[in-house]
Amino acid sequence: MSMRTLDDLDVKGRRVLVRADLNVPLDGETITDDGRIRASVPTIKTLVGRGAKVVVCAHLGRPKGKADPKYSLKPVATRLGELLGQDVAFAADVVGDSARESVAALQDGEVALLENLRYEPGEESKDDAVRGEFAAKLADLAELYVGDGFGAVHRKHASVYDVPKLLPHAAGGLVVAEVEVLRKLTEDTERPYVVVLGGAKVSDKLGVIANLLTKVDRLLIGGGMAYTFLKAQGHEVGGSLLQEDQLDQVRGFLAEAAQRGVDLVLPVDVLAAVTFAADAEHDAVEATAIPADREGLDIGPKTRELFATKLADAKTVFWNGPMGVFEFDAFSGGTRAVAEALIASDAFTVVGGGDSAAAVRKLGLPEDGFSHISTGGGASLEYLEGKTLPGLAALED
Ligand SMILES: Nc1ncnc2c1ncn2[C@@H]1O[C@H](COP(=O)(O)OP(=O)(O)O)[C@@H](O)[C@H]1O
Ligand SMILES: O=C(OP(=O)(O)O)[C@H](O)COP(=O)(O)O
Repeated sequence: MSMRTLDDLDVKGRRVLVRADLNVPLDGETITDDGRIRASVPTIKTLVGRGAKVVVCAHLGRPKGKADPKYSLKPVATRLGELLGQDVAFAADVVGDSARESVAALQDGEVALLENLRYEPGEESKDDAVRGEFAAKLADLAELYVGDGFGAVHRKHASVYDVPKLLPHAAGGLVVAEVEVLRKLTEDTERPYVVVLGGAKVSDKLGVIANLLTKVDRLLIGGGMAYTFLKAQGHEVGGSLLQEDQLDQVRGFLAEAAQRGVDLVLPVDVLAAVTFAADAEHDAVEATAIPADREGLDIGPKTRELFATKLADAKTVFWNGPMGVFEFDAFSGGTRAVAEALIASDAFTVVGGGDSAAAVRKLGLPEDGFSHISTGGGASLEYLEGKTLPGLAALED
């Protein structure tokens, strides 16, 4: 794979559109983890240093094609400015008057951030023509394009896939660095190779399992992913996160794992809470006996031990998705246990995903205890599947 890099672009005095992944967790307007903003800084700084007019674009959450102040990137513009040590002009729209005016006012070495790309229906449209029309408006704002939003390279979205077809382009430093590390996981993988999956984007991430079963020795499933498996085995999961329409698919994974000899490990106990709240009353119960009026918000103590045992002799580990609702202290123990097992191991360990990386930091665990912390969860998983990712393919052309 060969991608042009920043060194291949002559950016001085030119408007450069940078697609970053600034999808950070927010509590109201407060950024609770700025890891992805920090990860985006080096590329932006390089462009600033080389005298470019830098136009940053990104998404936040899933506003589904409509402006929604809850998902505004405004707080991110402020934080990005603090990290860069210079003002970041914030455009109140994506390709409208505010965006055009903010871009036109940029001097060499200055930075503007556009409002959330996903306010525009064209960004995520499945219709090539609709996406193309929006991409043309975005491309109109700049003369060059830099793809640096690794966490979104698995999305066939206008800003990721279509714009680089319209402008001279290069990969930013973050994308180059992420691909370099993840490639190590796909070539001469040392075994046992263990993947740990959790989190809440269940329907997205169930999709990668069929392919992972052909590559891994063990697959540990926790977090919100686990309940669809438990239900598929015929167990009650109460109000736990569930992907009802994928139960048949999951039964297929269970059969395939058995047939291939892949050790597919599910929770044996969970913390079952009466409601989804930080102070919810809860008990550790057998995973096969979740009361109908409870929901599973973390893996239980026996599962933490089981997962640690399954990780102890691993030589390669990829982990995406928290084991529970780590944002609530009472339900962060499972995530901590898996993180600590990775830190204790001498395997090549990669953690991927916005929330997984945020969890490591929130729990006060040493980031250098892992071989790599990736900004992308879904993106890393699809890369590990061996898939061609739209955002990387577009940068190669
Ligand atoms: N059992 C559970 N029930 C509900 N949500 C869960 C559960 N376990 C984990 N989560 C949630 O999953 C979210 C992260 O999922 P996801 O976005 O898939 O991870 P990442 O960003 O690391 O890829 C967190 O906000 C966490 O609270
Ligand atoms: O948070 C992200 O992915 P991740 O949760 O898989 O790490 C990326 O910003 C992509 O977001 P999306 O999954 O809403 O397309």
